[in-house]
Amino acid sequence: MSCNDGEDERPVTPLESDCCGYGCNPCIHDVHRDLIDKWERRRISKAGFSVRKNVLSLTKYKPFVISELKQACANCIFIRLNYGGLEDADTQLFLSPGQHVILRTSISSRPYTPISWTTNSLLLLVKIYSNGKFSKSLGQMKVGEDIEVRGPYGEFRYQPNSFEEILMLSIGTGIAALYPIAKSIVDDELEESRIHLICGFKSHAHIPLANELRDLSHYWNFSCTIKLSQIDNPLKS
Ligand SMILES: Cc1cc2nc3c(=O)[nH]c(=O)nc-3n(C[C@H](O)[C@H](O)[C@H](O)COP(=O)(O)OP(=O)(O)OC[C@H]3O[C@@H](n4cnc5c(N)ncnc54)[C@H](O)[C@@H]3O)c2cc1C
Repeated sequence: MSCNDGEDERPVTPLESDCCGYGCNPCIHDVHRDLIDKWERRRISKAGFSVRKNVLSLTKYKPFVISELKQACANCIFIRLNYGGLEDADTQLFLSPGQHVILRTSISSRPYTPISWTTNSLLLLVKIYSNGKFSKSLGQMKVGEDIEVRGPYGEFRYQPNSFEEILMLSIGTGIAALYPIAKSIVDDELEESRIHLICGFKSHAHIPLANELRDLSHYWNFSCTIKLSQIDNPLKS
């Protein structure tokens, strides 16, 4: 078993003021209750527990800085966030493919699923809604600006070689959750599972991970079908 939140001390109870009041799901108080349950169970069993220190915290927002912003397709951007706190040799960023984090700015907070990460950075694929409170404000941010991050959340854990065939279905930015899972499977030389991804987008111009999907398609165990709901207007492109 591993703990995502540092030392195995009793998880510190968040202050009332730690809740931002934006209605985050999970709220910091729900996360704390869950951590206490797990901590109590570990204390009782006192077995098989190993501690790993993560840059990310389930209960505290950590400082990150935008290091790169890039257009991903017609309505999506890539945002790379670098950890802006003090580097510690015992600490590094980790999460499981498909897990999400919560981003917070002065505007609000929202969950996003990193498509890839390093030991101190996260790469996110964000759809910009022209009338969306948070995503629109993210689209207006600049390299060097601060964003707070907490997580990672999501109980899904892929067990290697648990299926012969895996069918993945996504629409739009739903691919953000599936891409890292598919990538982790094809990168594992011991994997014998075959993946078929069927993903839907509005048009060619709205396919955000076209190069990445092409790269995955070179692996023996990955194939992909892309469905478009509209034909691009050749006069516009
Ligand atoms: C676990 C999880 C992971 C996610 N991962 C990603 C990801 O990797 N990438 C990504 O792009 N998104 C992701 N999302 C979605 C993301 O969290 C936001 O919901 C999304 O960015 C929209 O937020 P927003 O503030 O821009 O839009 P909002 O302001 O929340 O609005 C969203 C849409 O709803 C409409 N709307 C808002 N209020 C109303 C209303 N009262 N009546 C009618 N319509 C309304 C808006 O016009 C807009 O079209 C994820 C969500 C979850 C739950």
